[in-house]
Amino acid sequence: MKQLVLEDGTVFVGEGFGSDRETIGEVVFNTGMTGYQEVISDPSYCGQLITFTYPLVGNYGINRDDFETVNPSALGVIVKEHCEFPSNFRNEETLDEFLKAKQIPGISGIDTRKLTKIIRQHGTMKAMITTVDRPVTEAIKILEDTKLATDQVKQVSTVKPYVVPGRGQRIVLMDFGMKHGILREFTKRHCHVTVVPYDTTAEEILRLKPDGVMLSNGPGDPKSVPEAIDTIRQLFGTVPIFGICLGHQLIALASGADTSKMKFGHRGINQPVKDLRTGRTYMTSQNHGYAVDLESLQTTKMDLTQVSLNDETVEGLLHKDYPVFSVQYHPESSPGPEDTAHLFDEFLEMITIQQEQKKKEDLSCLSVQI
Ligand SMILES: NC(=O)CC[C@H](N)C(=O)O
Repeated sequence: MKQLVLEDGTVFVGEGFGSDRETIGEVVFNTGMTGYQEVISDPSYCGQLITFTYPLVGNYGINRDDFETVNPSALGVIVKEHCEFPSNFRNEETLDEFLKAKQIPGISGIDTRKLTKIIRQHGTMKAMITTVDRPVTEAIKILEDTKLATDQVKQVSTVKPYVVPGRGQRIVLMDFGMKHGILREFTKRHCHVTVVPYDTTAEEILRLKPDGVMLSNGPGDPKSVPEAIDTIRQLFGTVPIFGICLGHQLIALASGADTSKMKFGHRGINQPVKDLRTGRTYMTSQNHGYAVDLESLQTTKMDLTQVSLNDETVEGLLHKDYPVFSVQYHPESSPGPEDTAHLFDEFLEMITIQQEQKKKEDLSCLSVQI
């Protein structure tokens, strides 16, 4: 027997799978009907307990291809039913075996529809997955006394820079908890990628002579990495920049806008987003609990380019003067629709245009000298 205890005193009793260790985190829900392996291994879930609203999880097992990081940092998996006998040609191990190996607790037999309704009404909150049967008041006290970590980016970012070599454009990728999917999109396009820690300075980045800088997704509150906000501000105007999710929020903060915590966030793979420039709607993959405040953009140099059709929150930004743009959703999908993968091509085109402009400027300087 295992229990899921919420901060508001609700107790769900279920069966345990995965690790038996007790964990406390922020309970959130993901509405994707597939892609549990990518979700569980997405570093942006660091410190969170993931509720899957789709009722059967684990039915195609765990494979060697779909990881978004080597060591997942989610703190728990909450499901209605987990499949013990997966069937798929790529299957390597069961979800239970995987969670045990990675020390992540799972709880099944939960009315995830009821749990999701509670989260939607109350907002995300602290919760505990435990095998210990203690009085509810005691469990609530423990939850109240537990301060959730705020250094998640530091926990999941690479400690040292490393290179994924290629012969194409040179990209510096700031790793705030990068999903492998982002790297996959650049290697597919033959880029030479240098992945650097979250606290790398602008000077160190520019010394690498990048053609473009990519700001990755990542866990937690964007305001908890002020050093990265400073770095990004210094990079504006020096090199083309593309930000995804946490990277998008950091670009907004660096430009003087504000972010705030949403009630229960967006986590799923069919989130509709409208591009205000073309009128086109895209289905997007999302996982975020914070959002850029719309009004706060007014005094900045950022133009609103895309909005969520579910709640009209900010989904895309473009700098008025510099080649800097960002999206709140995940164009790398993994998991989810690939409708917006063209953004990686647009970033590389932005870089090429920038390079051609610079060449022209250099040539005109030269002709003036002659
Ligand atoms: N996937 C992400 O990058 C998430 C960004 C941020 N941690 C949020 O929850 O809003």
